[in-house]
Amino acid sequence: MGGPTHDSSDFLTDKSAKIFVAGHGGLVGSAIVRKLQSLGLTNLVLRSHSELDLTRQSDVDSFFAAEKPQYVILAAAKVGGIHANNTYPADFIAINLQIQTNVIDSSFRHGAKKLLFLGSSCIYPKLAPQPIPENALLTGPLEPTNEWYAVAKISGIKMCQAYRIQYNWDAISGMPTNLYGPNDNFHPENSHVLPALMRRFHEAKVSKAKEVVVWGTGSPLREFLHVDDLADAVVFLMDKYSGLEHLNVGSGKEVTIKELAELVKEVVGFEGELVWDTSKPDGTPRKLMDSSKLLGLGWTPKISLKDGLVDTYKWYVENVVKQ
Ligand SMILES: NC(=O)C1=CN([C@@H]2O[C@H](COP(=O)(O)OP(=O)(O)OC[C@H]3O[C@@H](n4cnc5c(N)ncnc54)[C@H](OP(=O)(O)O)[C@@H]3O)[C@@H](O)[C@H]2O)C=CC1
Ligand SMILES: C[C@H]1O[C@H](OP(=O)(O)OP(=O)(O)OC[C@H]2O[C@@H](n3cnc4c(=O)[nH]c(N)nc43)[C@H](O)[C@@H]2O)[C@@H](O)[C@@H](O)C1=O
Repeated sequence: MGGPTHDSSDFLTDKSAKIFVAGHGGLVGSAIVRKLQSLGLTNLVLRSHSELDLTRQSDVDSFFAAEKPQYVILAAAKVGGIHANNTYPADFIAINLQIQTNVIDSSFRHGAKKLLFLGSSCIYPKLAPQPIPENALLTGPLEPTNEWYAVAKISGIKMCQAYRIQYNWDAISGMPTNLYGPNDNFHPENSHVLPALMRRFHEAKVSKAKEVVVWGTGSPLREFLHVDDLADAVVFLMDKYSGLEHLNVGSGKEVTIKELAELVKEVVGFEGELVWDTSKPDGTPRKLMDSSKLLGLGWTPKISLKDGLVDTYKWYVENVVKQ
């Protein structure tokens, strides 16, 4: 069903191939652009959100009709941390369904050779077996704080599968774990935990505050992957994988939120105390992904959490604080 499980394409050999990276200004999109350029793949089609709103179906279709990219990497989405997901459920389901439906369908209709859709580890049931294998999808209830976003992401996987089955079209899906790195969103409430804590510890260090508030109990476990490792995996998948099944992309290493907070505190150099605000949700207790299928194809993550944090803090100071 749905063609071969994997084979190789000419993605890396045809240096003139036209590639559309949707969401190129974001954390993931910008890392993918850096990676493609470093490999000599420079015929990139890029549009900012203000140039092309991907929720507008006719604008998206006109763009694809005019540009006809050969490859499409879909890294545009409505993205946020636990608070944003919990507060704006309508935006997270509607905007994501609109973007992905428009981009996937227009890519197919205007002759793209291959498309990669990015989901998230939140697609899996809240109490999935750990580490989570790909076939845990749709086996139980979702984590309530992000079920709207998760339902949109599950629809994206299913849409890629449906187009492969019906049209034999090469649409694949990668499910990244929690990501971080340069160009992350450092918003105090709406961002993910790692950039939120980096900013809070930095501001507390500068203002010589005695304590920093961290949300929840500190006990949830999370798996973090540097976005440059994810970009490497995206290129690897575009080049080497053409299967029906979505593939997990993780580091295989998990930490508690308390351990993460202590590590960020150390990297930033804040010397005060942590205070836990247990009125804030913990979210899912644990979501370590089983990435053995991708590892089995030959991909490996390279950046440790400590090195990645040092690199990200340097970027934050040079690009966010100094602006
Ligand atoms: N960050 C993470 O921890 C994880 C991310 N992912 C997935 O990776 C992908 C990228 O996420 P990430 O880079 O973190 O998110 P970002 O928010 O950093 O980037 C998303 C990009 O999409 C653009 N965008 C959003 N809405 C529209 C729109 N309507 N039209 C055009 N462009 C739009 C944004 O532009 P603008 O900012 O101008 O709106 C931005 O450039 C997503 O699919 C996400 O689900 C998966 C797992 C974890
Ligand atoms: C990638 C993934 O990201 C989201 O899921 P999440 O992993 O729960 O996201 P998070 O990074 O926001 O929180 C991780 C943990 O950290 C704790 N926590 C402590 N202090 C802060 C804090 O200051 N901010 C945030 N955001 N969290 C904090 C927080 O309470 C939670 O226990 C999905 O909605 C969805 O977007 C998705 O797919």
